[in-house]
Amino acid sequence: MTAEVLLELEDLRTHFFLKEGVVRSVDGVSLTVPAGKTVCVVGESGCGKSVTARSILGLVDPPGRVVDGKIWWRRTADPERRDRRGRGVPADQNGDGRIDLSTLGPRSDTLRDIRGNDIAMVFQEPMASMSPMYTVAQHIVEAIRLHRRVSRSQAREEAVELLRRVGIPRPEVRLDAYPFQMSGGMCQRVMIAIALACNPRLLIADEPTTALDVTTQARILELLRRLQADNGMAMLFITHDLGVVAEIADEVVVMYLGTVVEQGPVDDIFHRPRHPYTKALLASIPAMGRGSRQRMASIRGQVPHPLNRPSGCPFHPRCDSAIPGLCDVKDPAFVTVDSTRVRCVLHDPESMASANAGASGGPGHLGVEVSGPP
Ligand SMILES: Nc1ncnc2c1ncn2[C@@H]1O[C@H](COP(=O)(O)OP(=O)(O)OP(=O)(O)O)[C@@H](O)[C@H]1O
Repeated sequence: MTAEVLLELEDLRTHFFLKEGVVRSVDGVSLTVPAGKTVCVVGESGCGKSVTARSILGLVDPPGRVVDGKIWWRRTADPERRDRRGRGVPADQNGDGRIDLSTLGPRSDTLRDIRGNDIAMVFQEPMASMSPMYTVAQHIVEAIRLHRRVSRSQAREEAVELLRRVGIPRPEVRLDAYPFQMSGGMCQRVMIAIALACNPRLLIADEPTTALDVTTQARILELLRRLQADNGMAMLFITHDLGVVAEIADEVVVMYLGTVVEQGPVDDIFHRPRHPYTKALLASIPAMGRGSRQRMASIRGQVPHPLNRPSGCPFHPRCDSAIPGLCDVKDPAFVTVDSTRVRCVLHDPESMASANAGASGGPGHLGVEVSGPP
C-alpha cells in the first residue's frame, strides 16, 4: 500500500531579488514526502536545498520570496485542536484536507500553528539556533507552551522526559544548563528535543549532522532513526553526504541548480542511477577499501552561480554525455523510468527521436539511442 502524501511541492520557485539581478535559487522544484518516510535531498553546495526547506516553512527572508508554485500540506483533521489562545485551528483551505502553505504569510496564525505543531525543523548549527541567554529548560518549555496550553511545571516535566528520549544523561540537571555549557552533539540533541516537543508529523532536518564529528554524527542519525520508528514521523533530510543518504533514506531527491533532476527509491538511485549528475555524485563517494593512491572521481567543473544559468539542461556544461545541439538547447521535461523520475533527454524517447530526425542526415543521423537499463 502506498503511504499517504504529507507534503507535495509543485513547481516551487523561490527567487532573491538583488541589485545584480534575480537569483533563481529554487526554480521549479517538485517533490513529495509520504507519511512516515524519509526523503533525502542531495546535491552539491548551492543547488538550492536549504532555500527549498526554508520556503516550506515561510522562513525565506527578503530580498528572497516564493514567487510561484504550490506547497501542499496535508493537515490533521483534529476538531479538538486549539492553539494557545484557545482558538480552533482551521483544518484545511479547500475541503480536500490540504493547505497550500505558499499562500500563507510568514506571520499568519495558521503557518505558526503548523510550524512546530505539524512540521518542525532542525538546522546545521545547533548553537546558532539557541539563544545563549536562555537555559535548555527555558528553550524547551517555551517551545511546548507556544503551542499547547500546559502549566510551566507540567512543561518542565515534559522537557525532562524529552531530554531523556534524545539520550541526554541526567536530564534534570542538564535542563538548567546554558547552550554554551554543552558540546555541539548535546546541543543538537536539545534542538531535536525541541523539534519533537509537539510530536510533529514531519521533521525537516537541514544538514543536522554536518557540524559534528563522525562519532557524534552516527549517534544523532541513529537517534533520528529510532525516534522516527517510535513516532512514525516523516523526515525531509537535507545533506550533501551520500553516506548519510544510504543509511537513512527511503526516497532520494537529487537537486542541481535549483531544480530536481532525479527522484526515486534509495535502492534505485544507488544501484540504477539514470541522470548523469546522479551518476557523477555517486562516483565521487570515497569507496571502502579504495587504495589511498587511487584518486576519487570528482565532478568536472563547478556548479554555476544561479545568475549565470546555462541554457538548456542546467548540467550540460559539466556532463560527459551531453549532446551538442540538444542538451544545450532543450530544458528537459521529467520522464518516468521504472520507479524513478528523471529529467534528462537521454531517457526521453520523444526528445531523442526528434533529435535524430531533426538532424540534417535524417533519422538516425545523431546515432544516439535512448539509454536503457544498465
Ligand atoms: N539570502 C540570499 N541572497 C542571495 N542569494 C542567496 C541567498 N540565500 C541563498 N542564496 C543563493 O541561492 C542558491 C541556493 O542556496 P542554498 O543555500 O539553498 O544551497 P544549498 O544547496 O543548501 O547549499 P549548501 O549545501 O552549501 O547549504 C545559492 O546560489 C545561494 O548563493
